[in-house]
Amino acid sequence: MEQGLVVTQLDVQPGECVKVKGKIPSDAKGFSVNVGKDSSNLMLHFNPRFDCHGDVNTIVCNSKEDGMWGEEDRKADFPFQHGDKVEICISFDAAEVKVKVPDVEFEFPNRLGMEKIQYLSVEGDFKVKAIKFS
Ligand SMILES: C=CCO[C@@H]1O[C@H](CO)[C@@H](O[C@@H]2O[C@H](CO)[C@H](O)[C@H](OCc3cn(-c4n[nH]c(N)n4)nn3)[C@H]2O)[C@H](O)[C@H]1NC(C)=O
Repeated sequence: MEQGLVVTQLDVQPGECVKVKGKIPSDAKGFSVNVGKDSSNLMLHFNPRFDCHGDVNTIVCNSKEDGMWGEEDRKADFPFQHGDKVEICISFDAAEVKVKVPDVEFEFPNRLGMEKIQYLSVEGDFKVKAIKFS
């Protein structure tokens, strides 16, 4: 499986924002934006699925602790289309993670109680154009 973008050694604090800008290919099956401590300990796996893993036009969110997936959380909204240029902003506090995309905001609990984001990865069908930390 092709390796996506991976950024380590980050020190993103509560209230700060991880911004990922990119384009969704016209034939995208799915992509994920992952933030946390490392690839085995994720505060959030944000996984829009156009058609993969048995899901169609569904955002699946999850956490991962010591390599073990948590309970999935399927969102009602799916504000993505093939060919879209999107900007995804992720921020967090002690209680929850917020994912802002144009016109929609998603929340997910900070299940692991992480106090900083040290790791970012973008996997799957997403062409990263820029990342920004603010
Ligand atoms: C119905 C019985 C089995 O349940 C299924 O079990 C699958 C396997 O655990 C679930 O899919 C995983 O769901 C995880 C989140 O809970 C992750 O999305 C996991 O994919 C991880 C992944 C994909 N990729 C990746 N895709 N493309 C590239 N380059 N990398 N990187 N990491 C998916 O393979 C899938 O979401 C789950 N479906 C349901 C309805 O529960």
